[in-house]
Amino acid sequence: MAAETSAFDVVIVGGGTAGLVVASRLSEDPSLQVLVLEAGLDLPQMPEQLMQAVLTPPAYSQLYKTPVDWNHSTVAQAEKANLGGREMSFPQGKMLGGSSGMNGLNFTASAKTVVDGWAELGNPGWEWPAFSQSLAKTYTVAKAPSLVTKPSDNQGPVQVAFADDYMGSWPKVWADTIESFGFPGTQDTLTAQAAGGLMIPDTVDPALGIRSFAANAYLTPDVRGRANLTLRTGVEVKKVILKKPEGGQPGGAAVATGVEITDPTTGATTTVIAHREVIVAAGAFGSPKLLELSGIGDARRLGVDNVVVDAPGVGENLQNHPLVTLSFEVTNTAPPTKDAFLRAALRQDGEVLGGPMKEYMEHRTGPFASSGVTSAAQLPLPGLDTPEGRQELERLFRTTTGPSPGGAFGVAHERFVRTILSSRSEASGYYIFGPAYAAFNPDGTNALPPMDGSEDSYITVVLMLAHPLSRGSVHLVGAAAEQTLAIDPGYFSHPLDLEVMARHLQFIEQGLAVAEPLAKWLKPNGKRTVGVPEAGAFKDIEVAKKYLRDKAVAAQHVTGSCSMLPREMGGVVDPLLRVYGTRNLRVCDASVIPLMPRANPQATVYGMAEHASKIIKDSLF
Ligand SMILES: Cc1cc2nc3c(=O)[nH]c(=O)nc-3n(C[C@H](O)[C@H](O)[C@H](O)COP(=O)(O)OP(=O)(O)OC[C@H]3O[C@@H](n4cnc5c(N)ncnc54)[C@H](O)[C@@H]3O)c2cc1C
Repeated sequence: MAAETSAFDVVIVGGGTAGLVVASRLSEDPSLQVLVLEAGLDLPQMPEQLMQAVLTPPAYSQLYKTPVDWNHSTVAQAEKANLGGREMSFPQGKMLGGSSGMNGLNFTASAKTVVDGWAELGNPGWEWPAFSQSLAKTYTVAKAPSLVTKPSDNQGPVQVAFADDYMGSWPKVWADTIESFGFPGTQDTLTAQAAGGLMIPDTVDPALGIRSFAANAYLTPDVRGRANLTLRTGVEVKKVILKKPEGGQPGGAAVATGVEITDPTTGATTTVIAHREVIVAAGAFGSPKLLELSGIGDARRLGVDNVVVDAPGVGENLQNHPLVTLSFEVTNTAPPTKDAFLRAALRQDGEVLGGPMKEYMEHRTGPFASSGVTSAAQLPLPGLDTPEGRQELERLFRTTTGPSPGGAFGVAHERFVRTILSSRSEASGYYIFGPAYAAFNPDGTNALPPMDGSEDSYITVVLMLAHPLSRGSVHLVGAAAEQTLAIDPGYFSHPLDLEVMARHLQFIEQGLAVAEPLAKWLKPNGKRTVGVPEAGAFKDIEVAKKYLRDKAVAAQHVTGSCSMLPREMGGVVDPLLRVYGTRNLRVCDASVIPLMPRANPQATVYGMAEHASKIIKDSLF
């Protein structure tokens, strides 16, 4: 690590997924002094148990509500969202590597239509052909069964591996069941853009059997050793220091001169100078928070005395996937599931876990070596292939209107989602399949499998609404001294979302679960998710909607809160990721993504940050 000074060319706030990509790429030029300020700790600074939980692929849920988690939660999702007043817990990584160090490891490439959608909103330079080149720079396929994909030519830092049991019994059952509906069953998620079944790899380095994430993939020992890169951890940035436009003239641009931090050892407030740029990469919650603390936000919210740049879009347009699960008990002759392993893990049963742990330590294989998720599907609105289905969709379009006023972005967003919903080759539902029980508590935390002494086995389908129209917000609230973050994802605030997701939920029960070969392994009148209505009840769409209101929780896929959009559409940053109204302040993380990725977003965030690095380099040199 380089010697620390208090003046740098570029100061990056947030050493997370995107922040470390940018730090690594910008510091390739030795003439540029780059500083990363990260609130959390680096791996070697963590207690051993946390470090192991970061690195061991399926152990990430042990990180929730620990010092490496910001441990956010939403405001009660009541009136707008119809989620029965529930508050939901929201983990976010607080460490060098950010959320890439605590996420579920699934690596799902972006959909072409979505990325092209960003460009069409008024962001030239972000079209799919250019973006996909940046995405390809982020990863290497380090292990892949030949049936799934060919090894990639690209040699990006993030190691991506398909687990050993890809072609096991249950993934095959899932693929064949999806195929029975006329879709391809086993596409490679890294190249497939069409609807159908998918094989999902993990961000795992198969040689070492550990998580590959921003802090070990982009910050290799060579990169960490660069004399022009300084990493400071345990430092929370309090604000970006902005020089107001000369004479306060309208249309003038504010200049970011540095940032204010609290010294972790002395507690004193100090300043770090940025000669050229400040890049905020503090995540979809942290970045809007920091902009508001710095005087960039809606003047009506911040107050005229505090505002430096009036930017009403800051903290708005927050998007996230609502998620629900449905588990089914399997027959006694079904292929083995992972329930026994998971129950043993909950009981800390050394006798059962000893074998898999030995296998992991000796060969880096087995259940400890991967996330456990291998199979998924992206599917269009069920029924769309029939005239009745298309008429039903037209009826839904006529009868479900979004919150008013929707604004220019609301109109464009609705047009985009309607195009997806009308297409048989695009997907509005994202399904993950797993051979084990999985459920969530009402606050979004993981629910235990039934621990009633029985050893029943299950499969689970996890459903996410791929393209929600509901948008929420994240803002600082309360008096200056005791401000807190109010996160309101606004789930189901657009009524079309509930209608679409309920139809996908119906399809799990009325379509997938009665289709072969899956159906033959499900126990007739077997147990299902605790609290789910009796089998067949989802035939009634109102029952499906009620189940979603009662049970849907949040995926951790937040985007959009500092959207890259034209300013008149509520945009916060331009296509070069510069904050409107400033000369040298950028945002670069999941918050700038204006239309959320179809599925798990980390690949898109890595790709976005690679793309941004090129843009920033081009403008600096
Ligand atoms: C529990 C969980 C599971 C997930 N599972 C998956 C998955 O399986 N697949 C997938 O594709 N995606 C998944 N995701 C989402 C994915 O990890 C994120 O979309 C992505 O990592 C976001 O990257 P980012 O750079 O925007 O933010 P982050 O990676 O969160 O980085 C932000 C960084 O900024 C730091 N920071 C914030 N404020 C300050 C401040 N004021 N001063 C200094 N530092 C600050 C934070 O500590 C953090 O390190 C998951 C996320 C979570 C939380």
